[in-house]
Amino acid sequence: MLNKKSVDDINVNGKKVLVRCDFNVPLQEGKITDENRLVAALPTIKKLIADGGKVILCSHLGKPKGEAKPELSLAPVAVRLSELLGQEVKFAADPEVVGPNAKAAVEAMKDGEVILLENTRYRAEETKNGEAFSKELASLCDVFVNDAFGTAHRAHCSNVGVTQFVDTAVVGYLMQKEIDFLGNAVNNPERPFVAILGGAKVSSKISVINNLLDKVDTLIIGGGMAYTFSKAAGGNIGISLCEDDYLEYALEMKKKAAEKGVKLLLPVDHRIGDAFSNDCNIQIVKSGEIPEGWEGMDIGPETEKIFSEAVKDAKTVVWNGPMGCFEMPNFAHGTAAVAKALADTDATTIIGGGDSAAAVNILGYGDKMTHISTGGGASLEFLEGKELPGVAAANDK
Ligand SMILES: Nc1ncnc2c1ncn2[C@@H]1O[C@H](COP(=O)(O)OP(=O)(O)O)[C@@H](O)[C@H]1O
Ligand SMILES: O=C(OP(=O)(O)O)[C@H](O)COP(=O)(O)O
Repeated sequence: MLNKKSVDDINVNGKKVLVRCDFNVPLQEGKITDENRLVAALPTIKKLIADGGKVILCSHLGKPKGEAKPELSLAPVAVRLSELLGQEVKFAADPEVVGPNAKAAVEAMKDGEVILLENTRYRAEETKNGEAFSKELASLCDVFVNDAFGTAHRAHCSNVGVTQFVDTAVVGYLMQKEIDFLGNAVNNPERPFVAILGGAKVSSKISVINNLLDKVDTLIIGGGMAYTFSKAAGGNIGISLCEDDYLEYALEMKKKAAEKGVKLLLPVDHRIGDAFSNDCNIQIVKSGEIPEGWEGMDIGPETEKIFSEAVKDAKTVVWNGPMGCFEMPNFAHGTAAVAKALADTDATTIIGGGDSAAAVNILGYGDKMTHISTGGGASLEFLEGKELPGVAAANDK
């Protein structure tokens, strides 16, 4: 259980509450293309409204790097949030974020009203966790709530710096839910506990592999990461992704798994292509037998069976990273098979954010998973066993 004060431990009636959310949503021509992060923020916002707080929302969007870039304004988020909430969310348009417009808008608020500040990254100090902007944000409110799990691995003004200048800094429901699911899964899992890792690079997931080997019963490695393991074992991998600097590391991880009695499952076959494109020529070959000029793009059908079988009797499954180049339909089979296997188990299934969450949703299995995290980088750092600065900064219980 997260040992931090939450919105349930405070009384915000008549108070100004600054709520840090992660509204960093994908936008295409001003339209929000995935609103999961907005929907996930609603429970905390509704609770604060119901308690009679003056609710001041803030977030970053993209990387404007200290410039007030109009295409990265949070204005479209205010519009969609109003619809989702069934109540107006006023947008405090202000290039300084906490400038005269925002201050006036906050002063005019009545209890139960909601406003959204402009993109916090319009200010260059935000990502440097600077004191001046942290103080400006704190000056707007009586109480600070951090509900931005997706940003919890960053130490910025609006989620960490601000907490130094307010008396009360608590976490919201989304933050609590994310940490409870991920924390329980990793530290107190119902067994068998299976972790599935995929994606492109071993180097980006070294600490995750190492940390999970101390905790899981089975570790499954697919995706582009698998070829470094295959080459390390003497296999031919053609022009598949490989990180030659990590061959030794791959062997060490195999050794660690054996010493710990952890079942480490790697692909036994692959779907390979003669070009990095959906329409290339495709073959299915055994692992370690990829011809020159060909590239491993997905796990093969035999591997799909083995991986699916391995999660069948699991009681907890954590999944981070696709099994292949799932963006190309011809190489989405492995990711789809694993998603289906997870959907079919009665295990607690937790999907790390980013690509895996997108894949599960695109493939239509979203509502079959126990928990899909709103954080990519944040969930990965949590799985690595790191302390998240955004969580650490909140008041202890
Ligand atoms: N066999 C593969 N070859 C090349 N890219 C792959 C392969 N398998 C998965 N990927 C790619 O990995 C990307 C996801 O990587 P991600 O989960 O962000 O992890 P990482 O941090 O390891 O790069 C996806 O875009 C997917 O297409
Ligand atoms: O979308 C985010 O990260 P994610 O893509 O790793 O989930 C967060 O909003 C953090 O954004 P940042 O990586 O620009 O600091």
